[in-house]
Amino acid sequence: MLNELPPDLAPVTRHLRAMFGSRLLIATVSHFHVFDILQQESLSLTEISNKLQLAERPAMVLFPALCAMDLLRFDEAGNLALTETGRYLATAEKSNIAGYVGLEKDDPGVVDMVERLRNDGLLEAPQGISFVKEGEGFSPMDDPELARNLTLGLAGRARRLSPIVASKLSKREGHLLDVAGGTGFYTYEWLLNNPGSTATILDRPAVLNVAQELLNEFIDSDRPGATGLRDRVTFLAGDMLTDTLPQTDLLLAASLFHDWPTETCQMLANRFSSAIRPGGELWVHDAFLNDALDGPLAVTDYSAQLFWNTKGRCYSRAEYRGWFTKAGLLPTSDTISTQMDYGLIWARKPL
Ligand SMILES: C[S@@+](CC[C@H](N)C(=O)[O-])C[C@H]1O[C@@H](n2cnc3c(N)ncnc32)[C@H](O)[C@@H]1O
Repeated sequence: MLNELPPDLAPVTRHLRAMFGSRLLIATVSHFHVFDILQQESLSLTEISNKLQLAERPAMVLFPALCAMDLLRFDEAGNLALTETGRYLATAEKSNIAGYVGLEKDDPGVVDMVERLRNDGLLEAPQGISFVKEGEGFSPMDDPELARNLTLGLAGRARRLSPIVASKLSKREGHLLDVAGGTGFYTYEWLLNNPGSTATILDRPAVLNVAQELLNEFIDSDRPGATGLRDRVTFLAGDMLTDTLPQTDLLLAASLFHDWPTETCQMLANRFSSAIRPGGELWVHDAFLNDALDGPLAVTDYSAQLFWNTKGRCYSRAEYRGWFTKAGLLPTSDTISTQMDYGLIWARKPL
């Protein structure tokens, strides 16, 4: 167990991700004119998405963000309506500040965000998409230099969060499968807390080269029990979307689902469920939208960042639990916070 938690660096990650939320706001006011449309009449999420010709993913990024900013709200009928503050972004309102917001409308980040919202992401991605390996196309996760940079970019976050996550995961003897495990830090910390257990880290080969180096550093760190880790960790190079997954007692999906669209998330939940032994557990460490899809702001900003960089977005706990249930798992109602606006949820495989 951790005796004392290190300071939460959420103020840093919130400012980092706010840039993407700002782009959404300016795009909405000055390019999509959402406030003018909703000033006429409140509309359901589907109706406004259809009117703007937005696909499901951009709509599920944009509208929760505008609710979190307290500019839109879901009314009693479940339709999106302007809030008291949001009224002043409609041009029909005499003292509106839509023009003031619009001074930034030609900012390259805003213009790019508008395009991505319209096209549900990049129209073409010859350089591949960060953190994503799907099919035969080029993936940065299979390029030695790009995979190293991206994996090391996540190392600081994983180093800080992994001791907290490991202290909250179940303690048990058995096997942990850390799917898309990246640096492997979540596994290393969990194994220190569970000396009778073993683990497999599944990821792309170029990522696992970096993870192996980080394990060597971890072992050399003089942490009690660290030397025994080498014999307890297996590195498994593979494709989680297509390869048969090894059977396990615990499966960890850390910052994994948020890189993928909804259909892939359901497919992954099904695959993970098949890999978990009866009585085993699926744990998800991620940042979750409110089930009402109206915030929190830190997560809607993060969702905008993920929309920009990956094939995914942030999802609500209700969305995750829906996938788990369809995959034959029993979701628990636990919601456990870690740091930097992340948390844990988990589900059990029936005996
Ligand atoms: C956002 S990172 C998360 C890494 C780690 N779980 C963490 O929280 O630090 C996503 C990981 O998914 C891996 N990944 C992407 N597509 C994959 C695939 N098809 N099969 C296996 N791993 C994949 C990437 O290589 C990357 O390491």
